[in-house]
Amino acid sequence: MSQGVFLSFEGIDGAGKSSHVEALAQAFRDAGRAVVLTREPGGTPLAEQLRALALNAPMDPLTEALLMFAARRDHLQSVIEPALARGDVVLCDRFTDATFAYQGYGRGFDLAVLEALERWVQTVDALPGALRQPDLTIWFDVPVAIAAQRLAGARVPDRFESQPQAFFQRVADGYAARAAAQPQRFARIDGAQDRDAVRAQVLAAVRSKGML
Ligand SMILES: Nc1ncnc2c1ncn2[C@@H]1O[C@H](COP(=O)(O)OP(=O)(O)O)[C@@H](O)[C@H]1O
Ligand SMILES: Cc1cn([C@H]2C[C@H](O)[C@@H](COP(=O)(O)OP(=O)(O)O)O2)c(=O)[nH]c1=O
Repeated sequence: MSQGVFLSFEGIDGAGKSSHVEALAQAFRDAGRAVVLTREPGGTPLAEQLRALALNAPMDPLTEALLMFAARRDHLQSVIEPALARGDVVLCDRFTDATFAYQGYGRGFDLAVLEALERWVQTVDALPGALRQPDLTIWFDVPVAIAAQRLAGARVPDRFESQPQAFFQRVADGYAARAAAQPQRFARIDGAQDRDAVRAQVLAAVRSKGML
Protein backbone atom coordinates (compact mmCIF):
# COMPACT_ATOMS: atom_id res chain seq x y z
CA MET A 1 0.00 0.00 0.00
CA SER A 2 1.18 3.53 -0.77
CA GLN A 3 2.00 5.91 2.04
CA GLY A 4 -0.55 8.70 2.57
CA VAL A 5 0.57 12.14 1.41
CA PHE A 6 -0.84 15.42 2.70
CA LEU A 7 -0.40 18.57 0.61
CA SER A 8 -1.82 22.00 1.36
CA PHE A 9 -2.14 25.03 -0.93
CA GLU A 10 -1.77 28.52 0.44
CA GLY A 11 -1.61 32.15 -0.59
CA ILE A 12 -3.58 35.37 -0.36
CA ASP A 13 -7.00 35.54 -2.02
CA GLY A 14 -6.55 35.83 -5.79
CA ALA A 15 -3.09 34.22 -5.77
CA GLY A 16 -4.37 31.61 -8.22
CA LYS A 17 -4.05 28.46 -6.12
CA SER A 18 -7.53 27.02 -6.70
CA SER A 19 -6.82 27.00 -10.45
CA HIS A 20 -4.02 24.45 -9.92
CA VAL A 21 -5.31 22.01 -7.32
CA GLU A 22 -7.38 20.04 -9.83
CA ALA A 23 -4.48 19.81 -12.32
CA LEU A 24 -2.24 18.39 -9.62
CA ALA A 25 -4.98 15.93 -8.59
CA GLN A 26 -5.06 14.65 -12.18
CA ALA A 27 -1.29 14.22 -12.21
CA PHE A 28 -1.50 12.06 -9.07
CA ARG A 29 -4.39 10.04 -10.52
CA ASP A 30 -2.38 9.49 -13.71
CA ALA A 31 0.36 8.12 -11.46
CA GLY A 32 -2.15 5.59 -10.08
CA ARG A 33 -2.86 7.31 -6.77
CA ALA A 34 -6.24 7.73 -5.09
CA VAL A 35 -6.77 11.44 -4.46
CA VAL A 36 -8.97 13.27 -1.98
CA LEU A 37 -9.53 16.86 -3.05
CA THR A 38 -10.74 19.05 -0.23
CA ARG A 39 -10.63 22.53 1.27
CA GLU A 40 -10.65 24.57 4.46
CA PRO A 41 -12.64 25.89 6.05
CA GLY A 42 -14.90 23.07 4.87
CA GLY A 43 -14.57 19.54 3.55
CA THR A 44 -17.35 17.98 5.67
CA PRO A 45 -21.05 18.89 5.99
CA LEU A 46 -20.46 20.41 9.44
CA ALA A 47 -17.29 22.24 8.41
CA GLU A 48 -19.01 23.62 5.30
CA GLN A 49 -21.68 25.12 7.57
CA LEU A 50 -18.96 26.64 9.73
CA ARG A 51 -17.32 27.99 6.55
CA ALA A 52 -20.52 29.76 5.53
CA LEU A 53 -20.65 31.43 8.96
CA ALA A 54 -16.96 32.33 9.08
CA LEU A 55 -16.98 33.84 5.60
CA ASN A 56 -20.20 35.80 5.97
CA ALA A 57 -21.25 36.59 9.55
CA PRO A 58 -19.58 39.46 11.44
CA MET A 59 -17.70 38.16 14.53
CA ASP A 60 -14.75 38.94 16.78
CA PRO A 61 -11.28 37.51 16.01
CA LEU A 62 -11.40 34.81 18.72
CA THR A 63 -14.76 33.53 17.46
CA GLU A 64 -13.33 33.51 13.94
CA ALA A 65 -10.24 31.55 15.03
CA LEU A 66 -12.34 29.05 17.00
CA LEU A 67 -14.63 28.45 14.01
CA MET A 68 -11.62 27.81 11.76
CA PHE A 69 -10.19 25.28 14.22
CA ALA A 70 -13.58 23.66 14.92
CA ALA A 71 -14.06 23.15 11.18
CA ARG A 72 -10.48 21.80 10.96
CA ARG A 73 -11.00 19.27 13.75
CA ASP A 74 -14.10 17.82 12.10
CA HIS A 75 -12.34 17.78 8.74
CA LEU A 76 -9.26 16.03 10.15
CA GLN A 77 -11.26 13.39 12.01
CA SER A 78 -13.80 12.67 9.28
CA VAL A 79 -11.84 13.10 6.05
CA ILE A 80 -8.10 13.75 6.26
CA GLU A 81 -7.03 11.11 8.81
CA PRO A 82 -9.09 8.29 7.24
CA ALA A 83 -7.72 9.20 3.79
CA LEU A 84 -4.11 9.22 4.98
CA ALA A 85 -4.69 5.89 6.79
CA ARG A 86 -5.87 4.43 3.45
CA GLY A 87 -2.71 5.67 1.76
CA ASP A 88 -4.46 8.33 -0.33
CA VAL A 89 -3.11 11.66 -1.50
CA VAL A 90 -4.92 14.51 0.26
CA LEU A 91 -4.87 17.83 -1.57
CA CYS A 92 -6.24 20.50 0.73
CA ASP A 93 -6.97 24.04 -0.47
CA ARG A 94 -5.69 25.88 2.67
CA PHE A 95 -4.90 24.48 6.13
CA THR A 96 -3.53 25.89 9.40
CA ASP A 97 -1.01 28.24 7.79
CA ALA A 98 -4.08 30.20 6.63
CA THR A 99 -5.22 30.63 10.23
CA PHE A 100 -1.81 31.98 11.24
CA ALA A 101 -1.66 34.22 8.16
CA TYR A 102 -5.27 35.56 8.22
CA GLN A 103 -6.33 35.47 11.89
CA GLY A 104 -2.81 35.92 13.26
CA TYR A 105 -0.97 38.32 10.95
CA GLY A 106 -4.02 39.75 9.14
CA ARG A 107 -6.34 40.33 12.09
CA GLY A 108 -3.53 40.69 14.63
CA PHE A 109 -4.80 37.86 16.81
CA ASP A 110 -2.45 36.35 19.42
CA LEU A 111 -0.18 33.80 17.71
CA ALA A 112 0.43 31.95 21.00
CA VAL A 113 -3.31 31.27 21.34
CA LEU A 114 -3.38 29.97 17.76
CA GLU A 115 -0.44 27.68 18.58
CA ALA A 116 -2.33 26.32 21.60
CA LEU A 117 -5.44 25.66 19.50
CA GLU A 118 -3.27 24.03 16.83
CA ARG A 119 -1.89 21.62 19.45
CA TRP A 120 -5.38 20.63 20.59
CA VAL A 121 -6.82 20.24 17.13
CA GLN A 122 -3.93 18.61 15.28
CA THR A 123 -3.14 15.98 17.89
CA VAL A 124 -4.41 12.79 16.26
CA ASP A 125 -4.35 9.12 17.21
CA ALA A 126 -2.13 8.18 14.27
CA LEU A 127 0.71 10.45 15.46
CA PRO A 128 1.30 10.05 19.19
CA GLY A 129 3.53 12.86 20.43
CA ALA A 130 3.42 14.84 17.17
CA LEU A 131 1.00 17.12 15.36
CA ARG A 132 -0.61 16.45 12.00
CA GLN A 133 0.90 18.90 9.51
CA PRO A 134 1.02 18.90 5.72
CA ASP A 135 3.96 16.98 4.26
CA LEU A 136 4.33 19.80 1.74
CA THR A 137 2.73 23.23 1.49
CA ILE A 138 2.57 24.80 -1.95
CA TRP A 139 2.68 28.54 -1.34
CA PHE A 140 1.52 30.78 -4.19
CA ASP A 141 3.41 33.99 -3.58
CA VAL A 142 1.90 36.91 -5.50
CA PRO A 143 2.19 40.68 -5.00
CA VAL A 144 -0.94 42.01 -3.33
CA ALA A 145 -1.71 44.38 -6.21
CA ILE A 146 -1.70 41.54 -8.78
CA ALA A 147 -3.99 39.36 -6.63
CA ALA A 148 -6.41 42.29 -6.19
CA GLN A 149 -6.43 42.89 -9.93
CA ARG A 150 -7.24 39.21 -10.58
CA LEU A 151 -10.09 39.21 -8.08
CA ALA A 152 -11.65 42.47 -9.27
CA GLY A 153 -14.87 41.46 -10.98
CA ALA A 154 -14.07 37.72 -10.75
CA ARG A 155 -16.58 36.99 -7.95
CA VAL A 156 -18.65 38.61 -5.19
CA PRO A 157 -16.20 39.31 -2.34
CA ASP A 158 -16.71 37.57 1.04
CA ARG A 159 -15.68 38.98 4.47
CA PHE A 160 -12.02 38.33 3.70
CA GLU A 161 -11.92 39.24 0.03
CA SER A 162 -13.45 42.64 0.82
CA GLN A 163 -10.55 43.56 3.12
CA PRO A 164 -8.21 46.42 2.10
CA GLN A 165 -4.84 45.73 0.45
CA ALA A 166 -3.04 46.52 3.75
CA PHE A 167 -4.76 43.49 5.30
CA PHE A 168 -3.56 41.25 2.47
CA GLN A 169 -0.05 42.65 2.77
CA ARG A 170 -0.01 41.54 6.41
CA VAL A 171 -1.39 38.12 5.40
CA ALA A 172 1.31 37.84 2.71
CA ASP A 173 3.97 38.80 5.27
CA GLY A 174 2.55 36.08 7.53
CA TYR A 175 2.95 33.43 4.84
CA ALA A 176 6.49 34.62 4.16
CA ALA A 177 7.36 34.39 7.86
CA ARG A 178 5.93 30.86 8.12
CA ALA A 179 7.77 29.74 4.99
CA ALA A 180 11.05 31.19 6.30
CA ALA A 181 10.56 29.38 9.62
CA GLN A 182 9.83 25.99 7.99
CA PRO A 183 11.65 26.00 4.65
CA GLN A 184 11.64 22.19 4.34
CA ARG A 185 7.82 22.07 4.38
CA PHE A 186 7.13 25.03 2.07
CA ALA A 187 7.57 25.21 -1.70
CA ARG A 188 7.35 28.82 -2.87
CA ILE A 189 5.71 29.25 -6.26
CA ASP A 190 6.06 32.52 -8.15
CA GLY A 191 2.33 32.98 -8.71
CA ALA A 192 2.73 36.15 -10.77
CA GLN A 193 3.72 34.08 -13.82
CA ASP A 194 1.21 32.93 -16.43
CA ARG A 195 -0.88 29.82 -15.67
CA ASP A 196 1.30 27.38 -17.64
CA ALA A 197 4.47 28.51 -15.90
CA VAL A 198 2.77 28.30 -12.50
CA ARG A 199 1.50 24.79 -13.26
CA ALA A 200 4.99 23.66 -14.31
CA GLN A 201 6.51 25.07 -11.13
CA VAL A 202 3.89 23.31 -8.96
CA LEU A 203 4.57 19.95 -10.65
CA ALA A 204 8.32 20.43 -10.34
CA ALA A 205 8.00 21.21 -6.63
CA VAL A 206 6.00 18.05 -5.97
CA ARG A 207 8.33 15.91 -8.10
CA SER A 208 11.41 17.28 -6.36
CA LYS A 209 10.02 15.86 -3.10
CA GLY A 210 9.65 12.44 -4.72
CA MET A 211 5.87 12.52 -4.27
CA LEU A 212 5.08 12.17 -7.97
N1 LIG B 1 -1.45 32.69 -13.41
C1 LIG B 1 -2.57 33.44 -13.55
N2 LIG B 1 -2.56 34.54 -14.33
C2 LIG B 1 -3.65 35.32 -14.47
N3 LIG B 1 -4.84 35.08 -13.87
C3 LIG B 1 -4.93 34.00 -13.08
C4 LIG B 1 -3.81 33.12 -12.89
N4 LIG B 1 -4.20 32.13 -12.05
C5 LIG B 1 -5.49 32.38 -11.73
N5 LIG B 1 -5.94 33.49 -12.35
C6 LIG B 1 -7.29 34.10 -12.23
O1 LIG B 1 -7.28 34.82 -11.00
C7 LIG B 1 -8.51 34.65 -10.30
C8 LIG B 1 -8.26 34.03 -8.93
O2 LIG B 1 -7.78 32.70 -9.10
P1 LIG B 1 -8.13 31.55 -8.05
O3 LIG B 1 -7.49 30.29 -8.53
O4 LIG B 1 -9.58 31.54 -7.75
O5 LIG B 1 -7.32 32.13 -6.80
P2 LIG B 1 -7.34 31.73 -5.28
O6 LIG B 1 -7.95 30.36 -5.17
O7 LIG B 1 -5.89 31.73 -4.92
O8 LIG B 1 -8.11 32.79 -4.57
C9 LIG B 1 -9.40 33.78 -11.19
O9 LIG B 1 -10.24 34.63 -11.95
C10 LIG B 1 -8.39 33.07 -12.09
O10 LIG B 1 -8.96 32.75 -13.34
C1 LIG C 1 -8.61 27.96 6.21
C2 LIG C 1 -8.77 29.42 6.49
C3 LIG C 1 -9.27 30.29 5.53
N1 LIG C 1 -9.42 31.61 5.80
C4 LIG C 1 -10.00 32.50 4.79
C5 LIG C 1 -9.11 32.76 3.61
C6 LIG C 1 -10.07 32.99 2.47
O1 LIG C 1 -10.35 34.38 2.39
C7 LIG C 1 -11.35 32.29 2.91
C8 LIG C 1 -11.75 31.13 2.07
O2 LIG C 1 -10.66 30.57 1.46
P1 LIG C 1 -10.71 30.00 -0.02
O3 LIG C 1 -11.44 28.71 -0.01
O4 LIG C 1 -9.33 30.02 -0.55
O5 LIG C 1 -11.57 31.06 -0.77
P2 LIG C 1 -11.92 31.06 -2.30
O6 LIG C 1 -12.34 29.69 -2.68
O7 LIG C 1 -13.01 32.08 -2.28
O8 LIG C 1 -10.63 31.48 -2.95
O9 LIG C 1 -11.16 31.89 4.26
C9 LIG C 1 -9.06 32.13 7.05
O10 LIG C 1 -9.19 33.33 7.28
N2 LIG C 1 -8.55 31.29 8.00
C10 LIG C 1 -8.39 29.95 7.77
O11 LIG C 1 -7.93 29.22 8.68
